[in-house]
Order: sequence, then C-alpha cells, then structure tokens
Amino acid sequence: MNASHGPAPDDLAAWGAAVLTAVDNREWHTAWNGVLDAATPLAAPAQRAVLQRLDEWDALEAGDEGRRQAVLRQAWQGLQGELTANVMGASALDAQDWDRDWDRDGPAADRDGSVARYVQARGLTKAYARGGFKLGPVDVRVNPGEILGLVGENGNGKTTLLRMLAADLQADAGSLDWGCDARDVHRLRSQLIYIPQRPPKWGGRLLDHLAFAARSHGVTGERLHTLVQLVIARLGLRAFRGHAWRQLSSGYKMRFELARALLCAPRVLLLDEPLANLDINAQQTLLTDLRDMARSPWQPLALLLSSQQLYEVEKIADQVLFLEQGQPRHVAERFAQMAGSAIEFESPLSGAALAAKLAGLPAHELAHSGETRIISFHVAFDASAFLRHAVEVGLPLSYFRDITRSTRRLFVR
Ligand SMILES: Nc1ncnc2c1ncn2[C@@H]1O[C@H](COP(=O)(O)OP(=O)(O)OP(=O)(O)O)[C@@H](O)[C@H]1O
Repeated sequence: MNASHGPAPDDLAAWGAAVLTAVDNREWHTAWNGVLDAATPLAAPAQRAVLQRLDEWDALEAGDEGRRQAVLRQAWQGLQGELTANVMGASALDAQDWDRDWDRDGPAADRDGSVARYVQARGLTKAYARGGFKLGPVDVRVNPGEILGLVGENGNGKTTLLRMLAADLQADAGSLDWGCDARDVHRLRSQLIYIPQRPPKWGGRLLDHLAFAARSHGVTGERLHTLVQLVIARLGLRAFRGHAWRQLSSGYKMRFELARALLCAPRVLLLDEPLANLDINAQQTLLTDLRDMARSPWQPLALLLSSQQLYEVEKIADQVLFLEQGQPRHVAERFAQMAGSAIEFESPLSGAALAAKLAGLPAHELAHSGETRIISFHVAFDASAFLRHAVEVGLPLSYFRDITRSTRRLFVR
C-alpha cells in the first residue's frame, strides 16, 4: 500500500469485499471493525458521517437485523466513495494534520529512515545480576501485519524480551533493528508502543485522556473530536466515555490502553499478557480486535503479545516463540524434532478405571496437569482414531483437543 497517497486499488477492493461479506453474514463486530479501521486515517467530514451511522446503530431496537444491515451498508458506501476518490488522486486525507503523518510515515519517510518498519533482534541477551536469570540469545523478526505470540511459564523472560524489543530495557549484547534510524530514541519510542501487564493508573475521564493523547500526537481541530470518537467505538468503549480509571474493569482498562496506542499510530505494538484477567468471551473479542488491528490494510502493525493462553494465542499468531528457562524455542523447529502425536482430554474417570479404558491403544504415556490429561503417542495416532476408541470402549469425555501441533505439547512434563 502506498500510504502517502492512500490505499492501493487492490487493498480497497479486498477491504470492500471483506466488509460486505461480514455485513451479509451479520458479523456485526467484524463489519464495524472494517469500517472504523478504514475511517481512521480519513478527514473529519468522512469520520463524522461514520459517527452518525454509529449513532443510528445505537438507537436501533434489538433484533432489527435488516435495519442493521442497511445502516452498515450506508456506512460502507460513504467510505467507499471517500476511499475511491482518494485512490483516483483527490486526497480524502485531512491536509491539516493526519495527512502530515501519512506523508511523513509513507514511502518518503521510509526512505529517509525515520519510521520503524518492523522489529528485529539478533543474538539478544540479558542477565540480571540479582537472582542470576539469563535470557537468550534470542533472534526474532516481526513485520507489519504479522503477529508473534510469546509463551512460556512464569519467570521465563517474556516481559524482559518485550521490554528490550520496545527499547525500554537495555540489552547486554546482540543487535536490535526497527528498520529505521534509531538514534532519535524519543521518536522511535513514539512508534513502538509497549503496554505492560499492569498499566499505570490515570486520573480524570477516559474521553479526556484519549483527547490528550491525540492532541499530543499532533491531531487538531474537528478531527481531534471525530478521531477520538472513532477509536473509542473501535475499542468498544462508547459506554465508558465518561468513566474514571477505577470504574473500569481490567478488560476495559486494557481496551483503553489500546485506544490510546491507536491514536499514536504505532508501527510496533508490544503487549504483556493482554488476556490476563479477561473472561473467555472478552479474550475472544480482544483477540479478534488485535488481529484486525495488526492486519489493517490501512495501517498494519507488527504485533507481539505474551500470554499464558496458548490455544487462544495460537489461533491468531503467525509465529509462536516459546521461552523455556530464558532460552528461545522456535515452535516450528521443535515440532520438526517431535515424533508421534498428543491429545489433551478431561474425563470423570481416573486411576485404574481410566487405564483400563486406554488399554489397547498404541504405545503411549499419560501425564496430567490438574484435571486435564495429556496422552502422548510414540507413533502418529490421529485424533479421530482416539475418539473412535473412546466411543467403542465407553470412555466418557468432557473435553478433548488434539495438541500434536500446539505449543501446549511443549509444556507437558
Ligand atoms: N529487574 C530485575 N532484577 C532481577 N531479576 C529480575 C528483574 N526483572 C525480572 N527478573 C527476573 O527475571 C526472570 C524473568 O522475568 P520476566 O518478568 O521477564 O518473566 P516472565 O516470563 O514475563 O514472567 P511472568 O509470566 O511471571 O510475567 C524472573 O526470574 C524474574 O524474577
């Protein structure tokens, strides 16, 4: 995409088709994510039109599905017009402020080296004198539009690595590269946003904080209002605009931090345990939103997130880096060395009763982690064969998952 002149025709067509498909399928969240994402770099009048549609949407009665589709289609059509005009050369971008960023951050800036284009580390190490923990050497590279999931048990160096990649903690050795001139550390840090697991407390109202963040990033005039409102909608914070820090749950505090990050138009986003303290539905929604943010056709991000939620992270990550006692294990390489297969399951049976039901299966080992059992076969034995066996011998199962190619397998002791 040529950012300084708006979207390329292919990006526009793909975006248009994806949003319309979501509208047809009544996947409202996905459709709105697409609309709000495309509206983010546009000028105030185009953003105001989208905000009007959002107000109409909020006023709709529950169950009014046809009207919902109509409102979203109208929002889509309005944006399509703006974006097409932009592709044809009549800039829809606000000449006054955001356009400056796009010019600055587009190819011209890439050439002058002032904008981060990816995050890359080679041979990165860190040792803490107190306690003796050592991390690395670690090699990593994440490009815009890609997601890296960082997993590992507690105390294995995930936070240490994220902070080094965010230029927030000095490495002992190795090289770090963001694809730009890193000598202006202040400028670099404004493009690398690190959100810690427990972000600091803030005072006042959520809306005022976000307006302040946008203003600090150079957004002015009417666009200050429309952009902040769009980003608030994007992160599902419309009902919390007037809320104070103490009135927000942990999940919404994380959403606030993401909204603040988006207003700074970061290139690299590093999140430490963003799923911690979220219920399962909130985790799924946040992961979808993070995936959409990273893969935005308008402003893609290199996204790195640490998490204990292996299964959830694996669903959206392009690469998974597993840290074990400070040493990186690139998961794809580990799997290449592992034979056999593994299944995680839960059953009310245990001990001899369970062993009797599993007798007759190919050679295996049985481990457990709390209530969950992990059966590891020495030879490939696929999940459907295991299920067939369970049905035949009457093994009751309350949970079942094939973890042969999951990072979960690396945690089996
Ligand atoms: N400033 C420090 N000085 C000394 N040791 C530290 C320091 N910061 C972290 N450590 C130690 O380094 C190790 C790795 O910590 P880190 O927070 O990076 O791990 P983590 O994988 O993020 O852990 P968790 O999942 O519990 O957040 C731990 O043993 C921790 O106690």
